Amino acid sequence: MSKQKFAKESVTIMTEMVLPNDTNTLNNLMGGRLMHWMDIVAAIAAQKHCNRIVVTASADSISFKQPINLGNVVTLRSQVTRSFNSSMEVFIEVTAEDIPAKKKIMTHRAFFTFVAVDQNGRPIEVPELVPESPEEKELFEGALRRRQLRLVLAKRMKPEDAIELKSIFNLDDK
Ligand SMILES: CCCCCCCCCCCCCCCC(=O)SCCNC(=O)CCNC(=O)[C@H](O)C(C)(C)COP(=O)(O)OP(=O)(O)OC[C@H]1O[C@@H](n2cnc3c(N)ncnc32)[C@H](O)[C@@H]1OP(=O)(O)O
Repeated sequence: MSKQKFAKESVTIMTEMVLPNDTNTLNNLMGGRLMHWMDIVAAIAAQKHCNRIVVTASADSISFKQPINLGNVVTLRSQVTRSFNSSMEVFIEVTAEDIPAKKKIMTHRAFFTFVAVDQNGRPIEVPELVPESPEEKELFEGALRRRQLRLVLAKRMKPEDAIELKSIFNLDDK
């Protein structure tokens, strides 16, 4: 890879307020709207890392444990966890805040993968990512296993080639 960049250089924070047009008939934030915001905040982090056009390649499982209510302030924080050849894994954390009630809860966490492309949509190399803090190092370490899992599920990698993934299940060939 041509260049190195620190993980913290990609940190992106986006704040939204849940308005009536964002909600379902129960006055809760619609999942699709949240996923749209997550895609944008994660794409900006990926762009900060590689200074290139990026496309969303995949979004890992997102579960909706708690509803986010009309009037809540939603903060989305994203950061690139690791880069590979042309792809970057981005971690997104979502918190919802009821400011008058002084209540703030973490509602969602997810990993998205973006690929840097040239003007013709062809994948291009991205800078290496350097983690510094203990949290960044932990995310960096886990990224290889998560990548192998998503590539196996997308039928882009043979399960037997997912060496790091197999090792956590003690499935190494004897
Ligand atoms: C400077 C600051 C400015 C800030 C201010 C700008 C603000 C800016 C805001 C923009 C906010 C909106 C941004 C939304 C972005 C979209 O929503 S884009 C629209 C949705 N996405 C698409 O249309 C993508 C469609 N797919 C594709 O074009 C191609 O499949 C891809 C992703 C380019 C991959 O192409 P390919 O020919 O399969 O290439 P291949 O060489 O096999 O694989 C390339 C890489 O993709 C990875 N990959 C492929 N499939 C997958 C998969 N399913 N899962 C994981 N990885 C995969 C491969 O592992 C490989 O990774 P590396 O080993 O190179 O690291």
